[in-house]
Parts: sequence; structure tokens; C-alpha cells
Amino acid sequence: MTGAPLSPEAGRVRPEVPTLALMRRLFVYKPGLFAFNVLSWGLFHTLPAAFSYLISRIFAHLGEAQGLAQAGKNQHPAVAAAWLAVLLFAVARGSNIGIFAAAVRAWFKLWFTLDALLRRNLLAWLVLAPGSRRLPDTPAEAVSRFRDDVEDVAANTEVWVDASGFLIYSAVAITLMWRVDPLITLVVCAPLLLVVVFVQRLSPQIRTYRRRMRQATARVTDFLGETFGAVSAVKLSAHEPQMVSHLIRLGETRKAAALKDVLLTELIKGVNTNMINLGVGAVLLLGANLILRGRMNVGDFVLFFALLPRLTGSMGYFGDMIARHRRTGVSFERMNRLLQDAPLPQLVAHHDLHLEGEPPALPPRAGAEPLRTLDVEHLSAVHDNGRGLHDASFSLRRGEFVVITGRIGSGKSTLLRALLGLLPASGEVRWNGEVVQDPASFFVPPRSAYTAQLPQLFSDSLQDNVLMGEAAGEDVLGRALRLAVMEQDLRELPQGLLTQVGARGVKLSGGQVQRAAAARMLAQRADLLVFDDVSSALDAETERQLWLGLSTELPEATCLVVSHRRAALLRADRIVVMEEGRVVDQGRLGELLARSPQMRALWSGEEDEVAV
Ligand SMILES: Nc1ncnc2c1ncn2[C@@H]1O[C@H](COP(=O)(O)OP(=O)(O)OP(=O)(O)O)[C@@H](O)[C@H]1O
Repeated sequence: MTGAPLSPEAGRVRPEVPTLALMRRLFVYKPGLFAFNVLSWGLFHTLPAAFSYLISRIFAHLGEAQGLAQAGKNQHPAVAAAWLAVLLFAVARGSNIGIFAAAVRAWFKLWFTLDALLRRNLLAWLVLAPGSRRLPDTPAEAVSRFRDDVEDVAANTEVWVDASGFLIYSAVAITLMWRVDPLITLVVCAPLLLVVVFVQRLSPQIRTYRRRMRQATARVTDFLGETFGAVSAVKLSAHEPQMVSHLIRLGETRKAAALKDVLLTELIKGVNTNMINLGVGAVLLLGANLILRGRMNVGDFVLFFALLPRLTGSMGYFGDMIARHRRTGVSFERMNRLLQDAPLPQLVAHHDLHLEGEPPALPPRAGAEPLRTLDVEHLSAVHDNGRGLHDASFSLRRGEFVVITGRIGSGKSTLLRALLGLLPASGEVRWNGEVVQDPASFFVPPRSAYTAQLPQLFSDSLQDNVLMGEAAGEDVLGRALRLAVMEQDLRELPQGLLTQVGARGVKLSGGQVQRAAAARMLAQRADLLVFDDVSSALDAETERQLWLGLSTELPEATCLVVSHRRAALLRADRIVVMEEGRVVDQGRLGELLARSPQMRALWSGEEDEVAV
């Protein structure tokens, strides 16, 4: 960790996302699979040009046979040619069904692979990247980005996979039609340009409506999540009517945003589809006129008719391609916001996914140099409102019990979080004299373990919450629970260690949650134990037992503890006193009581605002 800012603030303006370059990078993730998709779908979309040609030949030969019969000539060669065309048509049709089966399989594989790659990259950056990661928006927004935006991008691959087929088909169809009648071909192709211009002009709206729809959806999800989490607070304050009307307002906003997005999508589709009808009408009018004047035979007329739907469909496809490209840009932009300070290509970086077979074993936990000294120098972490931590310095030696104390809001939690890399910070932290470059990944077991002020438990058994997948023995588990003063609670829980706790299990009290989290920390057997204000949910006697147990059973443990309780202050080798985000004094309890008015106020509990 150096004096420079550790991680930039979220939400800064980012350059426009280069959608095309990002899509290209995705395609070359599995070049063989992508090439197979392009080839198989290319063939699948191009072969209908051959069907149309063969159908036109069947009709042309039948027309020829009829003419020969009327003239009293031998019609057999024309009939044989018609049968040959029928046979070729059947073969081509049959092959196309086989190609379709292979292409669909390859497409799903490509789609889900790219889907998984994007999600893996998002998750890896949030969880593993250097520096601390805070979600830039709400968890519901993040879920929507993981789910909907990833899906939009991966599904957009379809457009590119189909492109070559539609292009070749269009080129072949236009050439065949041009050879028969350039004027009708031009009339049929003109809408293509119109569609492209139409969709291009709508591009800003496409992006805006998609963005607004996604945001409005996330707001509804957020509000529902918050309401479920605060049901009792809502009931107690009799706020149900206000909550319902707010939900209705959010729902209305979402409805309007979704309606605009869907309407625009359907409008584009509608315009595209109607091009087919316009094309058919043009061919009917112009073609029938030419047949009447004897300037076009039935075979050529059928050729036009057979090629037309797919050709105009391709035109619609190109319009849709532009619209989807714009929406994909929005999805990239939204996912990119989730990555915050990540380099842009991180989103589409290539990594092994292990989608088939056994997942690889996790690497063993890295050994760490045992703590001898920890030095914090000029550590600052300022929140958006200008409050937080300013220029804090203190040291800690192996086996010490250091208490950080101060009034409510004096910056104690910010100090711990900045030290552990959970907040963007500047300053220097040294572990055994070595500068810590990335505290977020450094301060983890076996070096350090942490209990937050408001810890979270998973919906799982108490045992699994404490061990977190670690294969620790009963002695480790038993000692962690004993040290965390949980034995009495265990006896009262319906299934003891196997009791399901968390959001979907038994509701534990705040103090029980905090002690379960402390047990989780103690089961990690880390060198440095960091407690953030366990006093906030423990009574004085339980907290006293906690510190007493630690000093008798783990006398070698190094503890950094936020507390204002006498039990902790009496046990402290050193106390760091904070006020208004700054360290104002530090030393042993006796010294501080003698010279620090803040310490005396905290000790005597005379200050009204002392954290309780
Ligand atoms: N995420 C945040 N955004 C903005 N301000 C914050 C944030 N977190 C904390 N603060 C502010 O920073 C100051 C220090 O907060 P901090 O939580 O570090 O204090 P504390 O001493 O731990 O308080 P307490 O004893 O209540 O836990 C407070 O004024 C608080 O309102």
C-alpha cells in the first residue's frame, strides 16, 4: 500500500464502450466453435437460394414441357430435367435439416460458453481483483447486470453468426434476380436502404429506452428487497399505505419505460416485416405485367417469388442487427460500470471455464510470514461527504491487544476498513516492515481475520457458517465457539450446531449473530484478529468473557479491537483514541486517563454520545 490513492472512486465518467472490439474479442475465445457456427449457419441460410433456384427450374422445365406438348414435340427431356431438379431440391432440403441440427447444437454451446465467460469475468473482478470492490449501485442493479445484460451480449452473438449466411444469400439472390430483371430487383432492394437509415436514426432512442427500462426494473427490485428486509419497521411505523403508493409509482415508471422499449423494438420489427409485403406487392405488379407482355417466363417469376421472402427478411435482419448492436453497447456499458476501475478488456478477457468435467481443485491456502509488527502511517479514507479518516498512524506488535476507542462517528470503523483494504484509502501499511501493496487481498486468513460491526450470516447451518467450508476438526470448532461465548446459545438452539440460521433459518439475536461471526473469525486461526465494535450487540458481561477467554486461551493472539467497554480498555496493551476522524492520542490506559480529557470522558461514560 503506497501514498497514492488505492482505488479510484466509483462512478467516474468512462469513455464510450467499443462494442465491436469487445464482441470481436468474445468471438475469438473459441475460434473453432465460432468458425463452425459461422460456417454451418452460413450454409443453412444460403442453401435456400439453391432451393429457390431449383424450384424455378422445375417450373421452367414444366412450362417448357407444356409448350413442347402443345407444339406436338417430344416433351420427355424437359420432364426429365424437371424430375432432376425435384431430386436435387429434395437432396438440398434433406442436407439442410442435417446442417440445422448440427448448427443449433453448436450455437447453444457458443451462447452458453460466452454467457459463462462474461459472468466469470464480472465475478472474478468483483471478488478477486486487487483493491477493495464496492458495488457502484444496489445489489439488485448488480443482479440485473449479471443476468439481463450478460444475456443480451451473449445472445447478440447470434446476429454475427447469422450475418455471413444472410449476406451470401442476399448477394446470390440479388445476382439471380438482377440477371432476370434489374428494374424489379432495384425496386425490391430499395427498402433495404430505408430500413438501415430508419434504424440508424432511431439509435439514440434505442439506447436511451433500453437504459431507462433496465434502471426502472432495478428500482422496483431494490424497493421490494428493502421492504422485505424492513417489514417490522414498516408495520411499527404504520407506513404500509405510503409504501404501497411508492411501489405503485415505481411500477408505473417501470411500465412506461418497458412499454417504450418494447414498442420501439416492435416498431422496428414491424417495419422490417412489412418490407416483405411491399416487396411481394412490387414483384406481383411488375412481374405480372412482364409475363403478360411475354417478357418473363413462369420459371423466372417463381424464382423472384421464392427468393423474395428470405431476401426481404434479410433486409429486416440487417435493420435488427443495428438495433441489437446499440442495445449490446448499453449492456456493455452497464456491465462495465460494475467493474468500475477495471481495464475495459477485463470484461471479455479469456480464461478457462471448466464447463465440462470436474472443476479444478482450489489452490492450497498460501503460507504467510507470521506477524511481528504492523505499522500504519498517515492512513486516510475520506467518504463522499468529506467525513471519515484523516492521517491516522499507529503500530502493533505480535501478541498485543490494541483498542481503538472514541465517540460515535469518530472514524473507528473507517480506520479498520481502510486498513483492511475494504475502502479506497491512501497512506502506508507495513507488515513486518514490508509495504502492503494490496491490503484487500493481503489481510485475509491466515494473516488476518475480521468481524464486522454488522456481520452477515449465510442461510446455512451454524456449523457451516463458522467453518465456511474449512475442514477443521471438532477441537477447532469447539474452541472457536467457546471463545466466542456461544456455548450457552448452542444448548438453546433446536438442533445445536446443525440449526439452520441466516435469512432462511432461525432468527438469531444481534448479539448471537455477532458472536457467531466472531466464532467464524476465530476458527480461521489467523495471526491478526480484528474486531469492529462487538460491544454494539453484546452486553458488558459477555464482552468481558470474550476478552478474558482470548487472553487465557490465546495469549499469543494479536488483536485490534474497536471498543469503548472497560473490559477491553483494561485488557489493552495500548489504546488509540480517535476524535473527528483523527487519532488524537495513544498509550496505556493509565497514561491516557492522566492526560487525555477524551479518554477520561469515555472511561467514565459521562459523554452522552459515547457509543452504547
Ligand atoms: N459510507 C459512508 N459514506 C459517507 N459517510 C460515511 C460512510 N461511512 C461512515 N461515514 C461517516 O464517517 C464518519 C466516521 O464513521 P465511522 O463509522 O468510521 O465511525 P465510528 O467511530 O466507527 O462510529 P460508530 O461508533 O457509530 O460505529 C461518520 O461521520 C459517518 O457518518
